[in-house]
Amino acid sequence: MSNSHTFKPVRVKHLTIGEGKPKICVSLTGSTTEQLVEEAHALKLADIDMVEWRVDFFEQVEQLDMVTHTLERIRDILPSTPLIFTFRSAKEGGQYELSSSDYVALNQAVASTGEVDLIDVELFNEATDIEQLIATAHQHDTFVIISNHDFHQTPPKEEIISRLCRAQQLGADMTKIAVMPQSSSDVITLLDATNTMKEQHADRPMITMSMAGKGMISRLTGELFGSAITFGAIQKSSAPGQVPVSELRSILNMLHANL
Ligand SMILES: O=C1C[C@@](O)(C(=O)O)C[C@@H](O)[C@@H]1O
Repeated sequence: MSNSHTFKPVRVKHLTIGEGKPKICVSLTGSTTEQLVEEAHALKLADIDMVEWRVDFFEQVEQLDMVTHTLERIRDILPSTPLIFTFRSAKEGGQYELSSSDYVALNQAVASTGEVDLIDVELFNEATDIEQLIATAHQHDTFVIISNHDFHQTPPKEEIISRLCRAQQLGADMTKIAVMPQSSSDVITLLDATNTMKEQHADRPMITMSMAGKGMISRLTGELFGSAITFGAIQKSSAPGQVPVSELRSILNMLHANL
């Protein structure tokens, strides 16, 4: 693949992802419907662009009817906010583990409601499962982010690029990788891989981040290096190193004004 491919931003409701400033996303991490409803009300007032429901925090995640019911409640509160549905598996830094058949069933059920704008599907699943989820999502005008997370280390640049390219080949509408730095060079590795993706391979938006305090800078520089969404924190963060939303917007604006 080369950068001769036309880059296609993703239009989600009023947002164009992959163009201009990175979009600010905050995660809902409640464990009960009531907590999620409360969090959704709080997010309604926040200066953010998107919301992610991290359903692996939800204690009734194995009851599909409760998941779809809670989704409707969230949607009633946030009718026009672009919404990502994410089950983050424990092996990739999430709170819970599902069998692969339950993981597929959960995502199929939610994609079929047409109530979310994007679903997050982890790259390290069977290709056939991923393809099936993409087909269902697309039938319901839902986009798919194919993601990968390494909470222990930062793989070499070539490996980061190869995972992002694989996600594109599998048919993601957007790709994502989050890695853990052990040194400042690891942060540069993530940024360098992102920049090379942008210049040579990416034909659709990607989301990349180096986590924890050392990697925080990578959550601010997406417009320069090529990451389209930045996950910020309001009260509780959903991963280490997320920048408080109160400061995030002004930093992104400042960097944008000087590019
Ligand atoms: O994949 C990501 C990125 C993330 O892990 C982060 O580092 O900000 C936070 C998660 O909630 C989200 O699903």
